[in-house]
Amino acid sequence: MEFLKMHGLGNDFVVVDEITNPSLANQSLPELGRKICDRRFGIGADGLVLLLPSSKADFRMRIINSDGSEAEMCGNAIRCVARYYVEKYKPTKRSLAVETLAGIIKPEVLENNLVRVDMGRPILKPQEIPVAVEEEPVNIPIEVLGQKFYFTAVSMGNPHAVIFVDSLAKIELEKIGPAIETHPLFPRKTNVEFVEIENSKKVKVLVWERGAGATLACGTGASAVVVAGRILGHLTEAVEVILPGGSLFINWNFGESVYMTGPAEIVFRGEYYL
Ligand SMILES: N[C@H](CCC[C@H](N)C(=O)O)C(=O)O
Repeated sequence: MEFLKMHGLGNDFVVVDEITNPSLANQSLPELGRKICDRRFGIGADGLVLLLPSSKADFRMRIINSDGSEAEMCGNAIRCVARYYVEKYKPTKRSLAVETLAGIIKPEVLENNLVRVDMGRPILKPQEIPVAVEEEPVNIPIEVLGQKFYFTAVSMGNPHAVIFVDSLAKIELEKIGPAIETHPLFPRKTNVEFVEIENSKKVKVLVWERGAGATLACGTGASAVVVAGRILGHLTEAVEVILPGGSLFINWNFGESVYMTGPAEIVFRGEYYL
């Protein structure tokens, strides 16, 4: 199986183009995802990303986390597959429509390996996120491992629990992350973002991803952070989200789509023996 190894700010993916020759049709994707993403016995990645034919978009993207679970959307991956698609198929336009489980997402490939993505509108209704609360899911208290946090839940097609803290230095991500990811309040589990505010235009974020653990960056997570930050009145329309792997630039106005701009890099091409 031919693949490309790509990443967005160090959130790395094995990208397989199934548009012309669907070689994985009869594979179990969860099992294949776990094997390919294993950093010792496989290629090693945060996720396996497939490009597939689509009847309602330029192509379809599927994202399998390293634990084998399938996610509705992935911000860093969609930048990667958009750049790949434009360089491989040389379409007349650099703005694409990509079918995902979160709906049609629209990336635009810019110069110098940057991609700007219309991420669609955030989902804020508890039952659609989903999060098991009746009220508006803003500043909801949650206690894990003897520590109390307040989260704001936002979906970008995939669920996020955004937690603003005074200092990221005190966050024990490997302990607290999984405890919130798998908390009963989240019927489909959740991604978790811890946020330290520098100012209304700049935040620092640590991410614990559903089905992938601590990653260097999360595009849907950065988007959810700015939505939550604006709802809480902490952030302006245009925000730099500083992640361990680098910065994503997010724009959001109430009632509109979230826009995310960031890099997409190709590291190597390879052949995996199924
Ligand atoms: N682990 C995530 C999917 C990948 C999201 C992240 N890598 C991004 O860039 O948005 C989930 O299960 O919702």
